[in-house]
Amino acid sequence: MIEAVGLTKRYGDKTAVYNLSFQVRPGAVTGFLGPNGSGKSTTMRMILGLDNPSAGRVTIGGYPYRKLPNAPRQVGALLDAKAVHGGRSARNHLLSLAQLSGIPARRVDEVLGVVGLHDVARRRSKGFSLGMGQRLGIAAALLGDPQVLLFDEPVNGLDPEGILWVRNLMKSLAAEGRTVFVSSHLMSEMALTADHLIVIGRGQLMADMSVKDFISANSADFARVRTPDTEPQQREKLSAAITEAGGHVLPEQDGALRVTGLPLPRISDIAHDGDVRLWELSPHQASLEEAYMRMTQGAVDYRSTIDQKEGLQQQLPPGAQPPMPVPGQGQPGWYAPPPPQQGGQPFAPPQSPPGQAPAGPYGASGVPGAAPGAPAANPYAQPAPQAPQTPAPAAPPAAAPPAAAPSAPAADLTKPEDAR
Ligand SMILES: Nc1ncnc2c1ncn2[C@@H]1O[C@H](COP(=O)(O)OP(=O)(O)OP(=O)(O)O)[C@@H](O)[C@H]1O
Repeated sequence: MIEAVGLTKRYGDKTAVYNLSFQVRPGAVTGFLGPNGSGKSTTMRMILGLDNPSAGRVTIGGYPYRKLPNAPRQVGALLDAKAVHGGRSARNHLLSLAQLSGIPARRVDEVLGVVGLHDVARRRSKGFSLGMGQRLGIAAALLGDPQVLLFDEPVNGLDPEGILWVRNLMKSLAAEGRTVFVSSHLMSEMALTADHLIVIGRGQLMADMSVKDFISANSADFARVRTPDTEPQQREKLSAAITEAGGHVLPEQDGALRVTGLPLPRISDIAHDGDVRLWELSPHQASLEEAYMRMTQGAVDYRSTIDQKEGLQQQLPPGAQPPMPVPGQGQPGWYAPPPPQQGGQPFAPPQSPPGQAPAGPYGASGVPGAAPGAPAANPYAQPAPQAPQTPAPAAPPAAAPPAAAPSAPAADLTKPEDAR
């Protein structure tokens, strides 16, 4: 587990991180989100002992990184994929990291296979694409078979197949009981990958909750209602009736109505009572991106003067406040379905397919959503055909086989080999 208590970092007058307290628990993927310059990299650097806190502390398994016994084998990280000696081959780069930590050479070949770089293992990394560099950085992070993994923007530069692979890798690692802390600006990806979120803005903690609770707390669900396009008077009539019943109506660009404040069955009844035909009556749940934009809009430092995120933010009706989440239960939404005994659930949440991959080499029971028939010897190398929507189940921590290396932060890899 990673634990930060009152973590603060100042660079001269600039306070990059202020009074951050959070825990990153094993058995889950924890997403680390925040606008540009909010302090994510600074926090990760302090976790890895690359920067000293100005105040507070951060520990891994109870120890500051620098006091961790055999730290490189307990913690792996990808901070900057470009921090590689470009004149070395991928294999030699990993071999040098392995040697620093007493990791056997065969582990290098294993991780090259895991990240899909075995065919280019003897090529100099300076010729690598952005995505190949990311894969090499991930290989370095995995080298020590660590229980705690930090990834700063791991999908940066990866193609869709690579993104899917990283998603499944993160979930697999967490399912094996490891602590996985990953920063990303890709909200759609985080929605699929993370179980839990820590969100910071201008160096301060803004949220520490499950993805589900985060979306619920920072958005308002709404209903989309559509009347026949050919009869605009029906739309007007329905709009007036909904408003009179206490609902809030906003026009959508395509002619539909966005309704908040009333449950779907009530909207249906109002339409029926007014003799208004409906072409559509559908629930809409906000995306993580919408919720994130809503929460962080006041904490963004760098913003285009011509793009004020119009259209990306879900507007609340005048005077309305987003509903508060129920701790541990998420948010019921503004149009709660009736209980089953009163007519069943009008809109069931999508169910994810119950795919289970074979057991992994580190003792995981299976990777939800991983490809059926994926080779058991290497669960990370095979992208799954579909994206699992449900959080990976936590597995008991696997015994950590001794192996592996610190990842990039252990050595200054930006310097030529001779200079180190
Ligand atoms: N070595 C440094 N000296 C001075 N200021 C720094 C230093 N490192 C970071 N900062 C400042 O601290 C703040 C936080 O930077 P940091 O890189 O941690 O943000 P971030 O959330 O990782 O940003 P991004 O999403 O753009 O990567 C920024 O204002 C940055 O300019």
